[in-house]
Amino acid sequence: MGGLFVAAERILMTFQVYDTTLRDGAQREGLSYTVADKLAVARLLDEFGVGFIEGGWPGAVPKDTEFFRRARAELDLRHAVLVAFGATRHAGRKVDDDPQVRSLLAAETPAVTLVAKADLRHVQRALRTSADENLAMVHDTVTYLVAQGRRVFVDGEHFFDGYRDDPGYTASVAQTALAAGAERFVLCDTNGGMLPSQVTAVIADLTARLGVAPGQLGIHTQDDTACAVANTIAAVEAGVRHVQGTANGYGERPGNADLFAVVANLQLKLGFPVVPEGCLEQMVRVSRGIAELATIAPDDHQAYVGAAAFAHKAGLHASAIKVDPLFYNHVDPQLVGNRMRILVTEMAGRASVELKSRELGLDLTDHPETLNRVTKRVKELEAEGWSFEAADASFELLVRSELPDAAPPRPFTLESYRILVEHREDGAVVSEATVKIRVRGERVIATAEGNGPVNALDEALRVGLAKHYPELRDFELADYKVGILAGSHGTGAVTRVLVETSDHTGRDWTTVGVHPNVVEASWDALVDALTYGLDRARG
Ligand SMILES: CC(=O)SCCNC(=O)CCNC(=O)[C@H](O)C(C)(C)COP(=O)(O)OP(=O)(O)OC[C@H]1O[C@@H](n2cnc3c(N)ncnc32)[C@H](O)[C@@H]1OP(=O)(O)O
Ligand SMILES: CC(=O)C(=O)O
Repeated sequence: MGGLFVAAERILMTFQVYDTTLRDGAQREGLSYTVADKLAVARLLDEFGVGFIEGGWPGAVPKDTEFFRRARAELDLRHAVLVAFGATRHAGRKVDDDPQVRSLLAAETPAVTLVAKADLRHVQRALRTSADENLAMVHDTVTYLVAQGRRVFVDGEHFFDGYRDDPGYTASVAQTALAAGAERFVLCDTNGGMLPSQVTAVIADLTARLGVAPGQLGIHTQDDTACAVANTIAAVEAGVRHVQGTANGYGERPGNADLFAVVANLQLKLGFPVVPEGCLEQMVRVSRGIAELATIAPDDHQAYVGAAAFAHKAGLHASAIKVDPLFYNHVDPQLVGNRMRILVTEMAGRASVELKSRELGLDLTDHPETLNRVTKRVKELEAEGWSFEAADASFELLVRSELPDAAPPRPFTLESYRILVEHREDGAVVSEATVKIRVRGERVIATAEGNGPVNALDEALRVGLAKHYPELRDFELADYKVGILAGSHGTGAVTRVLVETSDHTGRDWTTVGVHPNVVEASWDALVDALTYGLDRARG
């Protein structure tokens, strides 16, 4: 059989990175793109350098039909080939009479991927047709589309399950597709139940049985055993050179193989240059851009691209990282467009404080006493409920307060504040705050209303400071989070407040306050926010 399948060496050796974010990825629960979103996702994937973008199923999903129509006019892809996805012809129907196959041609893409049943049980019980008719459906559809000038890929649905049940029949589906002219036959772990050793064994058996080169095969995995990426890598190690996956692993059920992890592993661990030069560094940007379009919060803990993928909390890690960042990072984060971060918490040691301070622009090399004091203070404060890992600005103020002559001056001192809550006759509830402060030698009393006590306090403080610090106008309270921390060791509950502030340049910073009283906790966070922001604004 071997000679039948020997395609041009060049094509077989070319590594194909095939993205199905817009088709299989869109099968994720809760995800729904507009056509404009799909076009934007395709542009991002192209910037990441994938070789193929499967845009959807024209003729089945109206939005996908529209996507391909608009893509012709609006997409100018530099790296990727656009692919339309559909099924083999319907059982008992002539291929050129099949409206679904006609829709695939009407999409006018250079390539088409066909899903074909590869498990005899599905053929007989789901398609309710015969083994031979299924092979004829594969043969006819591939031959027809190739004759129409399309590059054709065939996704063998339930390939691994089918192979384990009836290897002879499942192999014959692959054989039929390749003999009919399919560029690659893609082994799909549709139910996502395989483990890497099983993938390896099936590929070795299949290639020996058919005499095909593994380079004629592709791999498509689902993540139901949390092995989708590992299974993809196992297939590549077995010789497969076409990998399918989706951005951030979006997909049906738990999802598909995360294409970012797959590409990074192939490129950085196995040495296959699978995306063009300069593209790997786009990974974080592309991942977050697609998450934004999908309206799915990015997973901070996603391998390679997550915000926490190179974040280090343990003091011992930091002490080795100080010597060499690669002691605790498996790769240089910049290779994938990410960055290392040091988190300072109760688990910090002096090295954590030193590295974090350096990240914030403060060199503590010559200040061992400051390092000792800050490390001790952080541990004490965290034991009381403070949390600095999300509040870099408060941490920076703490470090600077321990440095000789480097603490930013507090913009004011507090004499007192007072808050009233007024429930009015019409049902409205209004808060009113009065602050008495000293600003540059002047005593100021300011009052303001707000929709809540903290808002009123913030407004009153701004009114009081406006004359001396006009730049405060540019600061906005972007986010306000309150957490109640259960008391321990006989203490009552305390409240932790995190305040995120932003300015007109888009910069933002987070501060923290902790107190049994929520207003006082908020006050501490607000004062840090204004102090930090004003200090930055004044250079
Ligand atoms: C593993 C995967 O994820 S493959 C991708 C799956 N994606 C989708 O299903 C999303 C888009 N799907 C759709 O919009 C619809 O299911 C459609 C338009 C394709 C079909 O809709 P309907 O005609 O209403 O049929 P329905 O979905 O109930 O059944 C699918 C039909 O396709 C047939 N079919 C299923 N797989 C194949 C195949 N590989 N080759 C040929 N026909 C197939 C089934 O036998 C069934 O035909 P029948 O109606 O004669 O019994
Ligand atoms: C084709 C496909 O998405 C699958 O078999 O999982």
